[in-house]
Amino acid sequence: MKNFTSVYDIDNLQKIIAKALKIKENPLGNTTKGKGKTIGLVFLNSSLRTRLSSQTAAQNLGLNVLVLNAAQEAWNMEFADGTVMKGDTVEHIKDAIEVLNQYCDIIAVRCFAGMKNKEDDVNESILSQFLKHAKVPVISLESATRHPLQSLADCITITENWTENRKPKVVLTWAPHIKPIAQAVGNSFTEWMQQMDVDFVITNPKGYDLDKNFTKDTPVIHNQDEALKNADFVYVKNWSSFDDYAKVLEVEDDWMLTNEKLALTNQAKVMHCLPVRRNLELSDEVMDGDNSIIYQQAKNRIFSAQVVFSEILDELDKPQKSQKK
Ligand SMILES: NCCC[C@H](NC(=O)CCC(=O)O)C(=O)O
Ligand SMILES: NC(=O)OP(=O)(O)O
Repeated sequence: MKNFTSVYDIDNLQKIIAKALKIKENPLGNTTKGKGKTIGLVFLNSSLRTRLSSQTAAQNLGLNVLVLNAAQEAWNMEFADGTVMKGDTVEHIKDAIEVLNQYCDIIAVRCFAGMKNKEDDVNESILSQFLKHAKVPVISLESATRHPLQSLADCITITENWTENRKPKVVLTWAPHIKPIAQAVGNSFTEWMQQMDVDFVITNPKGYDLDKNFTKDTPVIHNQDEALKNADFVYVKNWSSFDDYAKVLEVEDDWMLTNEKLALTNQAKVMHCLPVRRNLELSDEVMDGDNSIIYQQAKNRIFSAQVVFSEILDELDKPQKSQKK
């Protein structure tokens, strides 16, 4: 694995999930693997889980960890090419990445969608600069259109919670929110579910269909009750409109997941990537109820990160020209 920015960087998903579950049995089984190497975790946006699970995973492997909470701690970054930097921005992203190349053997970055310019977001205007200028492997900690470490943790969690000898029905359901939220988690979960041995459907109100480039042939049902019938897993997530980009549209029905709605399912396990707005996206009774596997899902973020870092370290150990300048 040279970089990790989507499911397409993985050769064999089932094998990666199995490896992650092995790591979970013994997270400190290889504490020297990353010895002498440095990972830089660069956050251009807020984080709790990704920040802490990535640091834990890296430390479990003996990696030296540098964390840069860029929005709070670094210079104000310029992202556009050719700008005459006479305004507020102090350092160009290109220069920042070139400097990170000098300190890091792996660069991991969080760069959310700006939610202002659809084209910039769809084209991953920030992640693409990292992929272009980094001379070391790049890992996405959530980009404009995807959240692959989250999705891998989701796959691990579904695998752990499924023992029946049939495909589970997995439903991704849209949930209400008060502000424009990116489609990254929904897109990414969709892409990974398409690679899993599950019956996968998406339900969202009209006007909230995700980008067709991600949903492809996955059924999209606009009636939530119908979609929830016989579900074994329900993944709750808000996103803003993709077609009417970054708009929060008016929705008539109540889409919040409650116990009443959960009763339509096959005793479904409930998932959410967190952070969650309680009693808006899902009710307290669901969040705190027996069907929630949300904290287990959050725990699995450590093992999704650790298996990915481990695969990247294997790649770095292969005989090759030094990756560092
Ligand atoms: N990293 C996990 C989710 C991050 C982000 N949530 C948020 O921005 C929530 C913000 C709020 O609730 O105000 C998202 O959904 O893409
Ligand atoms: N689920 C997730 O990525 O959480 P954070 O945004 O807190 O990292």
